[in-house]
Amino acid sequence: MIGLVYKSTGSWYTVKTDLGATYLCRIKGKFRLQGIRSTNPIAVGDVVEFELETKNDEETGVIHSIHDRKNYIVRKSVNLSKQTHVIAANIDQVFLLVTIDNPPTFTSFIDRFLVTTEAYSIKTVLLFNKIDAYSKETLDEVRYLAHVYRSIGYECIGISAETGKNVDKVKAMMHGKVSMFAGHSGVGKSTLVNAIEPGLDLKTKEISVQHSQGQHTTTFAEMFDLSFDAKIIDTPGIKGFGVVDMEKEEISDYFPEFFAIKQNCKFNNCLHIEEPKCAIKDAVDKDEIAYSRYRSYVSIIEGEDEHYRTDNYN
Ligand SMILES: Nc1nc2c(ncn2[C@@H]2O[C@H](COP(=O)(O)OP(=O)(O)OP(=O)(O)O)[C@@H](O)[C@H]2O)c(=O)[nH]1
Ligand SMILES: [Zn+2]
Repeated sequence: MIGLVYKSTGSWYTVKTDLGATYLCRIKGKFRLQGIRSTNPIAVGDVVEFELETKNDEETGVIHSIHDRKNYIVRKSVNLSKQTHVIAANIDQVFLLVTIDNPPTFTSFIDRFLVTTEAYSIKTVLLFNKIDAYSKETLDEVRYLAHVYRSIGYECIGISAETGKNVDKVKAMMHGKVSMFAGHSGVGKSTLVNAIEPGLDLKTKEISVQHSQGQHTTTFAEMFDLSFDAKIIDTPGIKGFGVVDMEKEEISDYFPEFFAIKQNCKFNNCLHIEEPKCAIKDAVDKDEIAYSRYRSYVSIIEGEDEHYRTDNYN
């Protein structure tokens, strides 16, 4: 049988088949996942093959294989083993909620987030929320940012989770897909999910990972079926997308608008910082690349804003 993993609680997995039957499954014996050093071989969103077995009148499943993932997101283990924990797999899209104020979302945060989702190969849509509450000047800022990110290729929608403005557009984009929602605390994730599917109570509330010593909180991602053929993966207590380990040389690969331009740099190993005849710096001077994007790029290269890695990903 083939099914989709909806929930994982350590040793047991909730797996649902195409026909909608749900089984509790476990993993048979030693189960290795090629190429991934992770503490958990199977995660929410995985497609698995399993066989049923009956013990004491109870029917459970035994997972014997896992289908290739199109993508997955990880979290570094808290311990020092450097092992990663796969939070979820096969995510079709992530909606990043952005607010201009209350709370502010800085472009440095947006850009770091996008670098991560680019590295993970996950499509990202920017939702500018709370447009009902903005002044004319703030709306201009939304328009400017939407213009910047659209010109790179990211879809942008101005929404109001509170009044319902453009929530239908978000729903239409979710149809037939597995989606996640991300953004700073207070941007309106719960309000939006509630507007999309009233009654679905996600635990999107942020729980600090830096819990006090000895205290052991374990939280698990979970997938939910919505009423209109859409799925949401909820990751309670996980600050979403930790930054992937990257070499300096590869960071520009995750700035899509740099791609065609950087071919014209004098040095093919140009980092676009101090090098002469750098096509990227020229493009910034000519406003062909947004200065805010270049500034984010430089700060990632220079390893600044380290706190974004731990504090601001949620
Ligand atoms: N004016 C306005 N307020 C909104 C909108 N969406 C959310 N809010 C308000 O913003 C506050 C935070 O919303 P939440 O939905 O709790 O935000 P969250 O992202 O889920 O926050 P965490 O659970 O802390 O991660 C609440 O007071 C909401 O009523 C909106 O579109 N317009
Ligand atoms: Zn260059």
